[in-house]
Amino acid sequence: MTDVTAAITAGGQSSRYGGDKALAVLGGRTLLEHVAGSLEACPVRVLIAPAGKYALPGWTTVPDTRPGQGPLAGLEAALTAAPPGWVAFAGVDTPGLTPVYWQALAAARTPDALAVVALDGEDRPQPLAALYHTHLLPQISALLDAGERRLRTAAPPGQTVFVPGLDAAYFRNVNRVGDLDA
Ligand SMILES: Nc1nc2c(ncn2[C@@H]2O[C@H](COP(=O)(O)OP(=O)(O)OP(=O)(O)O)[C@@H](O)[C@H]2O)c(=O)[nH]1
Ligand SMILES: [Mg+2]
Repeated sequence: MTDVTAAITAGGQSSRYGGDKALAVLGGRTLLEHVAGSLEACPVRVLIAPAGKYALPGWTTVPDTRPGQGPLAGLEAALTAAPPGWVAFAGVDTPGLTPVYWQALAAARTPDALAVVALDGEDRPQPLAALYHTHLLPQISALLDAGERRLRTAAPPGQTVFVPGLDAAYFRNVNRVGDLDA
């Protein structure tokens, strides 16, 4: 993972959670710290968030290029801030991610790929815990300019490697308070 830049997108409103879910505590650590811990091996680590909102040692906070426009815009900010190459892109609300998860995605890269996306147990792509190449930046900006906001459009079908078979625990997603107990 030393050739991958870590990026956590943390510019959401947590409206379903009803409080900042990045700071929700699970097993003694915040959800943000859980995700950050999975990416500690990455030499460059960026947190897409408003300046001063979070203190995460070792991470550089970068503001959104298009505040409030969702995680696809967060990915644009991440790819803009990252050095050329691969970016491990995650939200704040997937505390089951681990270094092994990211290593599995990194190992699946091919020379022609621009994205690596895991499939969950029901074969659904998981674009919020995926690898994206900085070469995608122009097309992602074009999508946003055209009004697109769905993160799943970021991975181009012909240049995306899909990774099946990963443990369902990696995909645990916290959107509501009750999801913490699951
Ligand atoms: N940088 C950035 N990240 C975002 C933005 N909107 C959502 N996210 C992040 O995307 C991830 C998943 O988003 P959601 O689960 O929809 O989070 P949310 O929008 O905060 O929550 P809801 O308001 O309940 O939908 C979380 O890490 C959010 O912080 C945004 O506008 N900018
Ligand atoms: Mg949302």
